[in-house]
Amino acid sequence: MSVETREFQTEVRDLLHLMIHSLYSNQEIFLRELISNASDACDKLRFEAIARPELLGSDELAVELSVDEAAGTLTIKDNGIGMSRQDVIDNLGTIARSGTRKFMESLSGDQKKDSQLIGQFGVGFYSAFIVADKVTVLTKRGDEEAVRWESDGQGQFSVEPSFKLDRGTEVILHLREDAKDFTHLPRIEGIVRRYSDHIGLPIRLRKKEGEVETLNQASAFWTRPKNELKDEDYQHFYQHLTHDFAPALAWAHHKVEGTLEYTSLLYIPTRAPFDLWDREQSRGVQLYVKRVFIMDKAAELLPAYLRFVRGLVDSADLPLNVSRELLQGNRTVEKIRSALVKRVLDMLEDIAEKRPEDYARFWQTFGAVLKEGIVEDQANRERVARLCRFHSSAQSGEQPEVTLPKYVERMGAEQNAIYYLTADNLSTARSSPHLEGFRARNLEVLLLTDRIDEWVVSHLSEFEGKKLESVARASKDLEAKIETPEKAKHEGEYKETLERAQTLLGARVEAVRLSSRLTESPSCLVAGEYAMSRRFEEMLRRAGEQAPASRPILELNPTHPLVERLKDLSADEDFGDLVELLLAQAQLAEGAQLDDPAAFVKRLNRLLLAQAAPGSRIIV
Ligand SMILES: Nc1ncnc2c1ncn2[C@@H]1O[C@H](COP(=O)(O)OP(=O)(O)OP(=O)(O)O)[C@@H](O)[C@H]1O
Repeated sequence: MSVETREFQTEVRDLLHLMIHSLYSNQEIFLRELISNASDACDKLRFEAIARPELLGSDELAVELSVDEAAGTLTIKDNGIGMSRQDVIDNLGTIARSGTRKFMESLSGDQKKDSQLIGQFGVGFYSAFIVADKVTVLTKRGDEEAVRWESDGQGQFSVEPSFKLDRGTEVILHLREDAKDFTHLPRIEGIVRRYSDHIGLPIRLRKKEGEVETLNQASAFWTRPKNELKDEDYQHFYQHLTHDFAPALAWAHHKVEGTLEYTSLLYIPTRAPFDLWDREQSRGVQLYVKRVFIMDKAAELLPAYLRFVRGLVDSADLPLNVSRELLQGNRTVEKIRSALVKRVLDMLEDIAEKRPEDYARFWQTFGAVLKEGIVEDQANRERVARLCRFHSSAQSGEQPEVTLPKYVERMGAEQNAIYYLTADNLSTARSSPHLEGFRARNLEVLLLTDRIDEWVVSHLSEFEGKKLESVARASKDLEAKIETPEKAKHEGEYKETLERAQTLLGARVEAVRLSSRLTESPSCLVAGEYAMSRRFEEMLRRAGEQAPASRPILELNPTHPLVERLKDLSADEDFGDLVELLLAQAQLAEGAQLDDPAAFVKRLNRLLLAQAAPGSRIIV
């Protein structure tokens, strides 16, 4: 087969354009990316050799860097898995990685930041064009014919059969004029030592006289003794592992020996990956068996609510040929997993205690994910609950700061439940009529505004022996706490009015009654004691799901002039308008949608006009 020329896929072309024209402020990252690819290729070969040991034979896997000053080239060579012709075409030109578009979309225009994004989005190979005006790849996979790929990064690349004696890949960079100093050996040495020291295979530099020097320690990072590793080393390894340029927030490195033998190195990132919200996506840590890389994102090793954790586990007990299926229900894996969960929670507790500001940032980024643990992880429910941060009626800042232990500590002797209110957002929550009675009596209410909160409270029925109670739900206990002595007096006065209103609203409400919780607003809706929460129903409805048609209780504030006015209205039409209005107001205040907004508007206008017209009765 002769030379074949192909077009780069559009997104790849855009990306290349960007590399070539704008990412020169942090040129040296290309070396890290290419060494990382070479090292991945060696890991892949080692993995294939588990089933077919003859592939590896007695080869020592390594990466070798060499320069040709006269030709102005730098070559990165590995004896890893290599690529077939189809691999080359797919991987280096025609199939854009899933991250490419997201990468292009997240560019900020700030070159430094943008270049840092490159690795994170899995577009590493193309970074070669930051320093090269032509890149040649010579590669051979197994028994297949060797392939030569070449491109100047301008829109096309060529592929042709070639000759190469041994398995693996060579990436030859024809350095641009302004990047010629990458043939300078001390420069290369410095970069490699800085970025690649923790890589588990030797990275060698071919010196002038043919001698070769190994630049790194070439032992898997996590196997090194903890006391030899500095914070900086952990951060470098984190970068290598995740391509995340922001430093990790914390890490935990453990070697476990005994009945179970494994090493774990877990990191908590500072910022969220772009697919954090996809529960199926970026989950789990890397799995190694006896230092051989087995798989990325081994979902079995961590529960979904800890999907922000990055890192690896190197087990001595699992078989080398372990597959994803085998991991499921495996006793060893289960034991490791529960130990990892404990370690992550330990880490988080430690940050929360010693670095509250960092914890606040962590919570802002990952809190809503961690909270899923209350639903998902029964065994650690209380620990996760302690790590949660909430808004509350006792706090006015934008950051949630209240913890359940703190709330319980502040509770008065007579308070026996933890009060909460769920709402779509903080401002709806803060101005909710349901809070009025609690505010007036200085009872703190947690304000829960994440979507997941409804599930959280349905799973966390109590904390430290205190029940969680919604302030938007009918409950004798709760109402007794806030009831005023005058309410009993009002009951008699309003008996007939309430009955009229009830008859008028019919099956739309469970009951109409006087409220203990209102001090300012005229009306609110509460859910029956055993009914589904109103917000949960509303969420189901918005999601297009069938919500059980439970009926709310309409509560009226007996001291509000509008409600007082009801008592005096004899004409059915006016009475009806006002009752409907009180019901609609209560719905609006909880952020719900009205069943018939146009009718509401009409009614409101009718009442406003009646008020404005000379000689008319004034309602408010
Ligand atoms: N030295 C190499 N040996 C074998 N295959 C390689 C080599 N370099 C690149 N590849 C192949 O090309 C693909 C694309 O590489 P690229 O660096 O762009 O992305 P990636 O390695 O998948 O992502 P990331 O850079 O984030 O690790 C790789 O997934 C791999 O299949």
